[in-house]
This record gives sequence, C-alpha cells and structure tokens, in this order.
Amino acid sequence: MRILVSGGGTGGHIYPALALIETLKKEQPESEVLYVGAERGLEKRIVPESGIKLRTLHIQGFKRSISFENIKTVYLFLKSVHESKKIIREFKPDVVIGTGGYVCGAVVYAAARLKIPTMIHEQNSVAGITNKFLSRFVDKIGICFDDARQSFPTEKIIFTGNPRAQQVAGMTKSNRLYKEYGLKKDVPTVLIFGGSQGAKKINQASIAAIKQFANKKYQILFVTGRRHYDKIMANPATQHLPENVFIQPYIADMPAILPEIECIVGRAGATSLAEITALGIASILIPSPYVTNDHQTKNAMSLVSKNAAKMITEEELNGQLLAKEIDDLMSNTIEREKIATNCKQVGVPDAASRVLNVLDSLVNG
Ligand SMILES: CC(=O)N[C@H]1[C@@H](OP(=O)(O)OP(=O)(O)OC[C@H]2O[C@@H](n3ccc(=O)[nH]c3=O)[C@H](O)[C@@H]2O)O[C@H](CO)[C@@H](O)[C@@H]1O
Repeated sequence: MRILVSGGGTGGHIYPALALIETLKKEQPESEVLYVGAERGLEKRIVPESGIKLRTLHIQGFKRSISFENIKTVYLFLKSVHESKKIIREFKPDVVIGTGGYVCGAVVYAAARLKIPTMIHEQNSVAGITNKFLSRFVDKIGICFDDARQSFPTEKIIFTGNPRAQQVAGMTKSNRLYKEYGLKKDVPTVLIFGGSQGAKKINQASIAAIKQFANKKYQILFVTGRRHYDKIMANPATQHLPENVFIQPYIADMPAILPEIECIVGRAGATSLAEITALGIASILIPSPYVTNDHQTKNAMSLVSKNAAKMITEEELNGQLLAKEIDDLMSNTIEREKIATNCKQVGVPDAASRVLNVLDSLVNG
C-alpha cells in the first residue's frame, strides 16, 4: 500500500499517525509512506526522528477572534491545497489519512478533490474544526469515543480507537526509568506531565508541591515540556530537589516508560488517554480548559464516570491539592488498583490494526 499520512501541530495528532505507520510497516513491510506536516508543527522534529519521509507546508490555524491574520490563513490554506495536489500527484498514494490539526485540512481536502480514497481519524470526544470541515469530503471517519458520533455523518463512522494504544499495549517493563532517567529501581513512580507541550498551571502546581513530595514511599518524575524547562530549572524551588523528585524536559519515547508508571497526573488529551487505558494506569486528570468546546473535560469525564480516573479542575488546582490527591491515591493501593482495572476495560489495544483494516477496505474495495 502507498499511504500518505498527514496530521500535526501537537503530539496528540502526530503520535497516533506514527503508531499507525509502525503497525503498517510490521503488517505490510513493502508499503510506502509519506508524511505531510506543517512547517511550524511539532511534527517537523518528531517525524524525521522516527525515520519517516516528511514534506512540510507553510500553513497556520484560524484565530478564534475575527482578525486580519485569518485572511492570511485563508491564503495559506489555498496555497497549501495547491501544494498538496502537487505532492499527491508525485507520490501517487492509494489512500490518504488525516489525524487532525490544521495541516491535514489542506492535504486531505486536496486528496478528496483528486478522487483518492480518504479517511480521517478523530481522537477526541468532540470533533476538531479541521475534522468537522473534512467530514463532508472524506470516505471514512475513525473515532475513539462514542460521543464523537454526534459530530459526523453516521454512515461514514467506524469506531477504531486510537492507534497509539496498540503501540503502548505491546510494551513491557524495561527498567528504562532507572537506566536512562536515573530514577530509583523498584520504587513506585508518579509521572506528572502536561500533554505534549507542557502545561503552565500544572508546572506551577508541581513546583509548589515539590517540598511535600519529600520522604514519600514513591518517586515523582515531573516532565515540564521543552519550552518551560530552562525557566523551571532556574526557579529557586528546583535548586535542591528531594531525593525522590526528578525533572525532565520531555520524554522522547513515552511508550517505553509507561509500563513502569504507577500513577499519571496530566492533561486529558485524547492520545494520552488512549495510552493510559491501553495499559490500565491510575490517573489524576487536569483537563485543559483552553481547547475547542472544552473537549478535554469531556474526554476526562468518559473515564471519571466509570471510576477509571480521578479529576481535578484547573481552577481548583494548586500545589497543596496536587500533593494531597497524589498522596491519597498512592497510599490507597486497593482504590488505585480498582481505578487501573476499570481504566484497562475501556482501552482499545488493537486500534492501529482496526484503522489499517479500514484503509485496506478503501483501497481494495
Ligand atoms: C492543547 C491541545 O490542543 N491539546 C490537544 C492535543 O494534545 P496533546 O498534543 O497534548 O496530546 P495528548 O495529550 O493527546 O498526547 C500527548 C502525546 O505526547 C506524548 N508525550 C507527551 C509528553 C512527553 O514528554 N513525551 C511524549 O511523548 C504522549 O505520550 C502522548 O502520546 O491533541 C489531543 C488529540 O490527541 C487533544 O485531545 C488535546 O486537547
């Protein structure tokens, strides 16, 4: 199969695409893949690191308020559609899939106009603007939450789950935390991170909680996000860290460390939730209130309502509450294991194969 993949902006749209490509390479090693991303997206770094061919487009997202920038956005979109058609004619894909983010708006739209079979993958419980726009033109739509059905034409929808779940589900404990990140062996680990970009409020609360983490029976791996790291490491509160607190800017290979994590504290981005549910890890979710239609709260509630995760709102978040919630969960093994078991029940560990089946059916009829 020749497949053109597009999606980007943030890790939540890129990692599902990469997981899909990984499964494709395993199941159909002769297939050819081209990734089209945005010049300014996180994909520019992440995709080549995975050894996948990348072409980029100069494109930007719409501002929510009316502004002059949006005129530029329309111009860049039309230019990118034109550019995408050129890339598609050169690469000659059998099928094109978009995994969200504005860049795939231009690429998938161009493919549909050229009558190439197309699919989009929606990771969230509420559709993003790009996928909503594309839903009119594409052949199939893969979803991960039943709530997303409301956003799309029923006849195109297939429940697939998020391909990243399959990548993570195949992982086993590897002692990576100890060998690569210097954490202690055989001490339960709490991972704190704010999505693929880091989250300022979660970072502030974590810094405020550092002293309260000292002398606990668990250790903390606090991942700040690359752009916040230097400032955080210059903060007086991080100068003398307790022995059980470790700080990193970013974890390049998150699936490899997740099997070693006892509890996750983080945003409720859809791809993070796919990972958490694939393995069954207890979590305390702090949804970002800054995303379209508050979709992270809806993502989080889909787990909280099944007692498959705990939740703190960003409004109530502070260092004291964060330290207390972590301590309560880490001190109560029975509750933690119950949450982890419920969490695993909602996972879709074969999601990448499910998406590939849809793509195969589009190509082979
Ligand atoms: C602010 C924003 O627009 N967020 C959206 C974005 O989130 P964001 O990009 O933060 O995405 P997710 O939380 O869904 O996924 C983050 C991904 O980055 C990985 N990771 C994170 C930190 C790290 O150090 N290393 C690493 O590899 C995680 O393992 C995960 O695979 O896309 C998601 C779609 O999936 C949406 O649900 C989120 O609402």
